[in-house]
Amino acid sequence: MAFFTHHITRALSSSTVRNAAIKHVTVIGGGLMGSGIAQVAAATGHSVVLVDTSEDILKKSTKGIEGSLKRVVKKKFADKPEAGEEFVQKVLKNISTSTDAASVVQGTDLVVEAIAENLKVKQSLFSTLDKVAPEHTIFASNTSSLPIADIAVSTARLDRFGGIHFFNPVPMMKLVEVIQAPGTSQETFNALLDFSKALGKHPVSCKDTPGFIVNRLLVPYLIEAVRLHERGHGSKEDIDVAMKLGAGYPMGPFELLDYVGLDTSKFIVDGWYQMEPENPLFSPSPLLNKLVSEGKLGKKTGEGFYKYK
Ligand SMILES: C[C@H](O)CC(=O)SCCNC(=O)CCNC(=O)[C@H](O)C(C)(C)COP(=O)(O)OP(=O)(O)OC[C@H]1O[C@@H](n2cnc3c(N)ncnc32)[C@H](O)[C@@H]1OP(=O)(O)O
Ligand SMILES: NC(=O)c1ccc[n+]([C@@H]2O[C@H](COP(=O)([O-])OP(=O)(O)OC[C@H]3O[C@@H](n4cnc5c(N)ncnc54)[C@H](O)[C@@H]3O)[C@@H](O)[C@H]2O)c1
Repeated sequence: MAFFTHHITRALSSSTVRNAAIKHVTVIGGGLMGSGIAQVAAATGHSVVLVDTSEDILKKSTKGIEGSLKRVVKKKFADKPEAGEEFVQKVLKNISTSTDAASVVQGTDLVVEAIAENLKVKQSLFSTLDKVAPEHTIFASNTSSLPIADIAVSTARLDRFGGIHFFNPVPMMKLVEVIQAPGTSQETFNALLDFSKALGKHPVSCKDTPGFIVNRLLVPYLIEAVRLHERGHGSKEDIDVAMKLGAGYPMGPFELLDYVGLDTSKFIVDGWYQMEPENPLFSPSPLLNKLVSEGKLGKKTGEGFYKYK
């Protein structure tokens, strides 16, 4: 009986420790994804530090989070606007901001990285943080397309490094892909699954393969739509309408590319082209490249395939 009780107590306390472990979260990158991740983590009672490179960007992130929270409460607290406003303020109080990641990771249980889709930049960030973060801190990347193992090698905590891939817009999209790289311990993987559930998301397990599940299927479709248009086989508008009305997608491929960001989309395709240059699905698109070179990055800059101003 004592043995049984001991084991039950240990099992309970280890799961309590694991759940308690992810309470303080540092989100690096306050763009489209980082803002959304910070928002849902704060809304589910986590204390969050959101990090970006300048105060101006962080101000914009906070304003975006507030706007998104207001959209959420308009539905959730439709009959009780005061309770809705109280909720917005409570969630915002759970978020602080910083421009110095190294100085804020001291007390964090989980670092979620959502900076640009560039391997060297991600490696450099994690390598710096690895030297200052506590032993128990889990590192996770929200990368869309890069192998988690390639990012993790920049640290000495391969067992406490995994992938946590959210979808845009984070407050609305229920899915999270949790990635177990070869070095990721089962404990870390479980902690990331538990954390995703604590955010109210539905996690799926993914192997560490390029694009995991969703992007490996979605990105070739998006780029094929651009190529179809480049060949003169359909206007952007007709292709978008066709995929919405004919395939039931909530957005057409050009609308979705603008929503994701054309820079991010280009980073993904270019990276895969370098890995597999013989695969025609990954070959570069002149039109996508042209828009990115002109700074037309989609909805976030006011223009991409379409204009938003
Ligand atoms: C590339 C990466 O690695 C992976 C990815 O992320 S791939 C991209 C995955 N995402 C998708 O495929 C998104 C596809 N689009 C959609 O699902 C839907 O169009 C959508 C959920 C974004 C918006 O829904 P839709 O009905 O089309 O439009 P819209 O009328 O603007 O929104 C409906 C409601 O959703 C909610 N909503 C939408 N965006 C929101 C946000 N950012 N924050 C909070 N609430 C939001 C609001 O309640 C909104 O109502 P409101 O306008 O009165 O505030
Ligand atoms: N856009 C999407 O739909 C989507 C979906 C899932 C995953 N992702 C992935 O999430 C990551 C971020 O994408 P995003 O769309 O949010 O990009 P974004 O361009 O909207 O935001 C990136 C932010 O990171 C900041 N940043 C860059 N380097 C930094 C550094 N060293 N330290 C702190 N902040 C830094 C930038 O100032 C910017 O605000 C990428 O890896 C992307 O592939 C994107």
